[in-house]
Parts: sequence; structure tokens; C-alpha cells
Amino acid sequence: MEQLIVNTQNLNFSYNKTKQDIENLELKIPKGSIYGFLGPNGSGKSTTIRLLLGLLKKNSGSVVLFGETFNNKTRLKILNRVGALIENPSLYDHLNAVDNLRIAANYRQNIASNRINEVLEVVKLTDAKNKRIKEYSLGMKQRLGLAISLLSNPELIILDEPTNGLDPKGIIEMRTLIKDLNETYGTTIFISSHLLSEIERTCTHVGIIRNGKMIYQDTVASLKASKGSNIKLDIEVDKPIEALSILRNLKMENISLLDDFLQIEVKNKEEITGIIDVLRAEKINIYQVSIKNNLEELFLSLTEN
Ligand SMILES: Nc1ncnc2c1ncn2[C@@H]1O[C@H](COP(=O)(O)OP(=O)(O)OP(=O)(O)O)[C@@H](O)[C@H]1O
Repeated sequence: MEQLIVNTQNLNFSYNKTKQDIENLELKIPKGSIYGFLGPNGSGKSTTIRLLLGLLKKNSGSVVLFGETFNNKTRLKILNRVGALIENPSLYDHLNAVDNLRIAANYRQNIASNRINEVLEVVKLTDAKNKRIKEYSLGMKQRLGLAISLLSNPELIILDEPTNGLDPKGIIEMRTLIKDLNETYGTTIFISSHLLSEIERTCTHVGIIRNGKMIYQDTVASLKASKGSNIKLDIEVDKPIEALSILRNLKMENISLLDDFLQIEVKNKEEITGIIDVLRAEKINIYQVSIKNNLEELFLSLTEN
């Protein structure tokens, strides 16, 4: 059986009596996975992370990390094996990366002096290590935050919305870094996001949370397999009503019209070429053909109230 790095059982928490913010949560993060924790805003991702790190006190249930139950006695021992980046890292703006890392290292136990250069290398900030943080981009700050969380060589890294606010370049750099850490060092990574596309690209496992309840938990491959095999298309044409009747005359099913778009469901990609050929032969101008992301639809249907 696969080893679980994080395992919560019947975890319950509420900020106040008016509502249950986390309800019977069973979070299961396998060793060596990149686990994406996905849910809309306010679904309970940050609260769960705070419960895992002992920053909030649960009402009931248990939190087991590395096979050990989290409590006052085991807290420090467990947290020594965890690195976390939650919200924006707190950095000293007027100091450079090396000094920031030195200060952070002083708060931790037994960090070897060469570890600072090692983590800078891992997050690809060696060339910028002497620059002051006020000259850093948000992406560089996030990577330095990650470097700080790597100082103690953690077996588990927890990242709360690590790509929030980053530009496309910053997002790609962070994504690559996460995958490299997982592949090179076997680090288990827990990453929260409200973006399915982010999780789909980076993660091996996924847990979907809504209103504090886990509503789906499996591998990303299983989630993709459950989306169904039909392909949904939107085709924008100049004469939508004519195009609709041409295709209906061909006995095509699953066609409808929304504004100037034909919405069609086909069984395979070859059918798409066939449809385009028929429409072009009838002098229908095609402006765009887009394939809908079925996974996105599945996520929405899972998370909609
Ligand atoms: N300090 C707090 N006091 C009271 N309620 C809170 C507090 N922090 C969060 N909540 C509530 O708890 C629920 C879960 O919030 P949480 O921040 O964990 O969600 P989230 O999934 O991380 O959302 P986001 O993506 O917006 O960060 C929400 O209903 C939120 O309003």
C-alpha cells in the first residue's frame, strides 16, 4: 500500500459557531506525489493548510504527518520535516537574498553554512543572490520564499497558491521548479490553487474541496479519464442557421446553436475535419473552431452549488 505523508481523519474546524468551515476532511497525500488541493475561493484550502501546520486548533479529528499524530509533543519534530510557503514570504527588502537566508537559517536548527548556496542554486537565484530584495520581481521573491522553506531539507513542502499574482513567465518558472524538486529530490509537494489548469499541468494527485468538504480525491489521470470521451466543439460561422440545417440534414446529433456558434459533440478528431469539409463545400465561412476543456466543465459541475 502506498505510504501517506499526510493523512487527516474526520478533521473538523469552525472559526465560529455560525458555520462549519472544515467538515470531516479526509486528506490523503501519498509519498512522492505532487498533490493539488483545488477549490473555489473560500472553500477552505488555507484553513486546511493552517490546521496541518498547527496554526489553527482543530475541533475534532486527527492530523497524521509522516505516520505520526500531530499534537503538542510531536509538533516541533514533525514541523522540522516540513517546509511551507503561505501567502507572500516576509522578506527584508533592504537586504540581499543571502542575508535574508542567513537570518532565516538562524531561526532553524542545524543548517549547514553551504546550504544557503545550495538552496539559491535550486531556485535559480544564484546570479541574483547579492541584489537587494527591493529590486526583485514578485516571481523572484516567491522563489526566495521557497528557498527559505527548503533550508531544512524538508520531505514535504506546502505551498498556498504559489503562482498567485505572478506573470506568465513567473508562473512557468515556479511550475518548473516544483516539478524539478519533486523529480530530483523526491520531495512530496502539496500545492493549493483555485485554478484547475495549474493543477492539471503540475500535479500527480488532486483533491477538490467545496464548502469545507472533500468532494473528489484521486490521481489527476483518473480525473482526466472520468471526463468522458466525447469531444465538445464550438464553431463560429457567418451563417449559423444555414450551417445548422446543413449538419442536421446529415443526421448529425448533438448539435445546437448559441449566438453565431454551433455547439457540436463528436466522437473523435477525424469527425472535426469532416464537419469543416461539409461546411466549406456549402460556402459557409468558418471563423474559429475551439475545443472545450471538458475537465474545466467537470470541475465547475463538481464545485457549483
Ligand atoms: N480568520 C477568519 N475568521 C472567520 N472566518 C474565516 C477566517 N478565515 C477564513 N474564514 C472563512 O473560512 C472559510 C474558508 O476560508 P479559506 O480562506 O480557508 O478558503 P480558501 O479556499 O483558502 O480561499 P481563497 O482561495 O480565497 O484563499 C471561508 O468561508 C472564510 O470566509
